[in-house]
Amino acid sequence: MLYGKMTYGRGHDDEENSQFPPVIAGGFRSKPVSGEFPIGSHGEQMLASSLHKRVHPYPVSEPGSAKWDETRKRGWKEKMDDWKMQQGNLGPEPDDDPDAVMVDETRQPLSRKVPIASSKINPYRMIIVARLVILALFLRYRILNPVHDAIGLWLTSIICEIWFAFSWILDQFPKWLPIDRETYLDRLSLRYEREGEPNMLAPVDFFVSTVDPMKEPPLVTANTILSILAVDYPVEKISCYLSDDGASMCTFEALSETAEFARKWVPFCKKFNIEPRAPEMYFALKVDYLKDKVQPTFVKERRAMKREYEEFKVRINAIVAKAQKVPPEGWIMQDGTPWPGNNTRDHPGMIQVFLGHSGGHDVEGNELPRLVYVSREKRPGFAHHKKAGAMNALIRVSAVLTNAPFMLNLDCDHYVNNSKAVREAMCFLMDPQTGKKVCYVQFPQRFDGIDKHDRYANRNTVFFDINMKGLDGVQGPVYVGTGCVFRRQALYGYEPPKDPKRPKMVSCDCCPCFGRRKTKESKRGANGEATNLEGVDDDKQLLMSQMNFEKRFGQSAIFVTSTLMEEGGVPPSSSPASLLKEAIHVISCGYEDKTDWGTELGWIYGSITEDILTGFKMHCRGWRSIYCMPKRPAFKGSAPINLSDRLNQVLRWALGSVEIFFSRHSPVWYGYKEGKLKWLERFAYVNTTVYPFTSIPLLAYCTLPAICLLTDKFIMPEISTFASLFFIALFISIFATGILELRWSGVSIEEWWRNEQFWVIGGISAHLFAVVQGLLKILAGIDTNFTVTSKATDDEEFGELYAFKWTTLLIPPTTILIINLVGVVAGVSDAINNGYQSWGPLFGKLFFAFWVIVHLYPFLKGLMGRQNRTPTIVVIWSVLLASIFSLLWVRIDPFVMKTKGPDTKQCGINC
Ligand SMILES: O=c1ccn([C@@H]2O[C@H](COP(=O)(O)OP(=O)(O)O[C@H]3O[C@H](CO)[C@@H](O)[C@H](O)[C@H]3O)[C@@H](O)[C@H]2O)c(=O)[nH]1
Ligand SMILES: [Mn+2]
Repeated sequence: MLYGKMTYGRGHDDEENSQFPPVIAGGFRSKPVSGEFPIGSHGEQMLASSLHKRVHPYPVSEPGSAKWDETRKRGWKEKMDDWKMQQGNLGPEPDDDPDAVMVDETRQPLSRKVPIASSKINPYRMIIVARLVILALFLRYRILNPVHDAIGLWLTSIICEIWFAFSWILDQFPKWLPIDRETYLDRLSLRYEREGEPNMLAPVDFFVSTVDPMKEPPLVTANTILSILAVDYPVEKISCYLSDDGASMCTFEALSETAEFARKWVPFCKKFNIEPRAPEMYFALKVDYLKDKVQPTFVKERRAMKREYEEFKVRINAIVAKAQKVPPEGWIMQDGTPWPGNNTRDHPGMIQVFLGHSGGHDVEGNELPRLVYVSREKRPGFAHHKKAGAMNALIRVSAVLTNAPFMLNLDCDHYVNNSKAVREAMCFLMDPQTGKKVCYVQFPQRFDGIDKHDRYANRNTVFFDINMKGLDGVQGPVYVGTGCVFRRQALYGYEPPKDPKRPKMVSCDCCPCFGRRKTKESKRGANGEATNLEGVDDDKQLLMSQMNFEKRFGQSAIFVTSTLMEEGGVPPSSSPASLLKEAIHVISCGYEDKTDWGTELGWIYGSITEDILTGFKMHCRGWRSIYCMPKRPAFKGSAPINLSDRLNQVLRWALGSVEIFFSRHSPVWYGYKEGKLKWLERFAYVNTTVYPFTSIPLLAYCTLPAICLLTDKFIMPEISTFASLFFIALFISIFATGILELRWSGVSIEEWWRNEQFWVIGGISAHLFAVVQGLLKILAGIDTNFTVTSKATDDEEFGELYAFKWTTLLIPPTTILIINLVGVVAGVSDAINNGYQSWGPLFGKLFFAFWVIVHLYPFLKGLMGRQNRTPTIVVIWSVLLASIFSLLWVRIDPFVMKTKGPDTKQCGINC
């Protein structure tokens, strides 16, 4: 560590930067693209003019925005309308005066909460309460009725049952108040896109992350980028940043091709208003040319575009094919200079801007959104914090170059499926009444290409359609890492404004007036703590706050200044060249040293599920988030559909949760002081961090039926008719909550059942490994720091998890499956030998064993389906473990019998 810091300290970085041009010069392609400019006069000009365009950012002081000052005055009016909306009356409609309709429409709320019908929600709540009571009675009965000849089994089982009850409570209660929402895109447009006035919609910076072009094919990323460039939003308000953590020339060249193809693709999308705007998915659709009146040229142009896309694909594939074998001297760009990212772990920061205002326009001469390639600096010895680090680098680069007040974050495989998605989010974020308190708008993750029966619950609908809707009724959904629109100020660690109804009346048209803003900001402080500087004279105050800001945000004055522009925008005075230089500075790997990045600001470090932590931090500060589910899914991604990839993904999530659980930011103990996290929201966060621990009782519980069958013991004593009522009631209440939950959420029973199954499968494999690995990190971390660090620095998309664990993950479920099958055989043959009287007690145990086997069934299928690929070692280990285990019990069995008395029981297996 020390070595790294000494060698590549800040001083050295500067040298490094002067060695490599801050911007990758164009011209490495034989065919120059107009959007790709060499640094120099043309490039400067391009950036300059396009940046100047954005000096008047969103609604501050534009001519039309006088309405912002007005908002306060007409607050009562909106409240009235709100109230009317809630009465189910969709606003006033005096059809005698069309102008009046217009005016009223612009004042209507942009969205509405749609409560779930009480006929659906009330029975659901009643059953939850009933289940709680029944559970208490059940546990009381279980505790008061020990099994004397099998105390161990009984004790294990009730400990498990108590834990399950506890985790059920954590999972259930945040779903007490689920809500739906409705947006009004037409009102958004009426309010912010008035004819004859400048468009007042807020600019949005898109962030896309990619790391490994072999695992994340450039064609997939290209489709994502194309779908972003074609969104239905004013082009000059859109910028797209691609973070390439792999520093791969392949990704870079593919992006350059993508920018070129976008010039044809984007106008095509907009002309025919097609969906989705990712070409691969679009051309995979069957089009009914007779449906709706399509323009006469459509068929012809579609066919031509399809051919263009195919040619584009060929070019991308050629780039990928070329990238398979690294030449010994490393990659050389087409201008003959070596690619700066040849060493992926030791390279300077790289930025290239494509398209944009004075870059290449589309084939019809219209402007295209700006597209920026970013690869942050990497040096050995620096922790770069995987995706969270990449996102924080993008926050800063985008702040320097475009500084949109909102940003939309997508994984490279998640394309825009609904071109109006950004508008949907703006219905919440730009709502003059409540918008200012919203830190982000999360969209559900939806997926393409999942098998029909969704064998491994990849769709996660139970989470996305039940849990997240529940949280939306509390303090908002958790952030899930993709498909989320953030308010930039919320990521800067600020608290939400106290009074949401008062519009900010700050105007900041030009850079030099920052002093005024600083005075204002310093009173709030980046953590929201009131630093009362009323008496201090302005200059001193400015200086103090500046120092404060630099400590917080790092040493870039331009970046720090940009954070003060609540409505976004870039100062007009600075030259584009200096901005690009600054952009390179803010992605240097030492930039975050001794700042609040990753601890208080931006994406939060410390867990491989950075998403949960990042959202949690904001909720603790009192922000609320919004769950937005447009009818046409906003974004769609891909999911791992094979068993081991899926288990590895679940392992990573669970390990991330365990990391959070043991960290400073554990929801169990963090954030009480502020008192701004609602307690049900905290429940949900605690649930997301403790669920991996459920794997331990789950493993025990899945082993119990086998043990019971092999030893002829049971976890409960002979049961009376009265006591059996507890069981039946519990069973019914569990079933009923499930059914009623499906009823209000619209999730299908199959999806629910898949989720149950995968809960067991993931639980006894991935979650279990996550707990063990997490504990190892915590406990052994101190002694073997070096080893842990060197593994962690290799973060090729969490490579260490992918490569090493995939075989071992399969062992516990396979073992459990086999011992339960053996148990069933043993139990049945035992009963056959002993005659009919032993069938009664056997029934309970068999039922219990079947419960396990049925849950593991998809796992068994996965194992069978991949028989040729199931490594022999897994089979051998599982058979070995299972037989050792069974033998052990068979051995112990006679010993146990002796103590029991004269009842000489035959062993079912080998006697
Ligand atoms: O060093 C890294 C590692 C990963 N990534 C990116 O992170 C994203 C997520 O990786 P993926 O392997 O697709 O993980 P998933 O499990 O599918 O992702 C879910 O879970 C992650 C948390 O574990 C979140 O970060 C993701 O947004 C969320 O979609 C991808 O875009 C990667 O390119 C980086 O940018 N840098
Ligand atoms: Mn993914």
